[in-house]
Amino acid sequence: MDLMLDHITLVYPDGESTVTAVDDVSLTVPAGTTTAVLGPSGSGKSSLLAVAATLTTPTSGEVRIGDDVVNAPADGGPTAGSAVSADAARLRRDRIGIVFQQPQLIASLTALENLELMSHLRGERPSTHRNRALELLEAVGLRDVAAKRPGQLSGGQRQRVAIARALMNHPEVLLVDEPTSALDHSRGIQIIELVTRLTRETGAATIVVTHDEATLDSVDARVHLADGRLVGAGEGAVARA
Ligand SMILES: Nc1ncnc2c1ncn2[C@@H]1O[C@H](COP(=O)(O)OP(=O)(O)OP(=O)(O)O)[C@@H](O)[C@H]1O
Repeated sequence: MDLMLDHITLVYPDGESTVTAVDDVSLTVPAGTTTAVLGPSGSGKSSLLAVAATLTTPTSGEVRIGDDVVNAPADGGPTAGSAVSADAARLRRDRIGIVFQQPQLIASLTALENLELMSHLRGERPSTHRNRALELLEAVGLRDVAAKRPGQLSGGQRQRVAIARALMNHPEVLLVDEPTSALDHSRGIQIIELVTRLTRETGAATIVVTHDEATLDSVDARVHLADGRLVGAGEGAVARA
């Protein structure tokens, strides 16, 4: 299903005044495609991603997956204000896959177990989805290191495990924050290519936040943020006024 950010504004309190981190951003990410969100430090990329991820409630506007409103202010509808609720936690687990800048793998578990843990969080036996986990490790080129722990993997390999893990629950939306910041240029390109390929294969609607435009040849669309606003529609982007 498509991901829609509809007139998202996010204002943080800042002492006596406020900071408008995201300023009336509207963006559609069609299912099966990847949109890169670019912009300088402080332009609002992480804030926009946090709203899309339902980790932060917007001050105004709403996030939809298909026709379902999944994040909106408290007066905005049945699931409104949900960023802090149990419903939001379930929604994130079931419909949204998130890859953080640091892979955040569990050090004492193998790559395979890190993926299987996602089943455990759904209340299922970790081994229930072993085939899915092995398939995903294969898809990210890491089938042969399934039994290794994160400390035995390179930074790029850890990032690939984190991407595979984010796809364990068949998310409709995949959100990836600065996946290449700890990697050299060619590994960065490989990670973005991996994300775009898996996005096409799984039909997820994907946003990748990055500083690094040089890695983005494989994405479907790119948009630029400046001071919280979208500037220019961006190549291939379905940005709306
Ligand atoms: N919790 C917060 N409280 C107050 N202001 C915040 C908060 N988080 C972010 N900001 C401000 O909101 C603006 C956007 O920040 P954000 O982190 O979203 O930008 P960014 O583009 O992701 O930056 P970077 O590339 O450095 O991670 C900045 O002015 C920042 O100082």
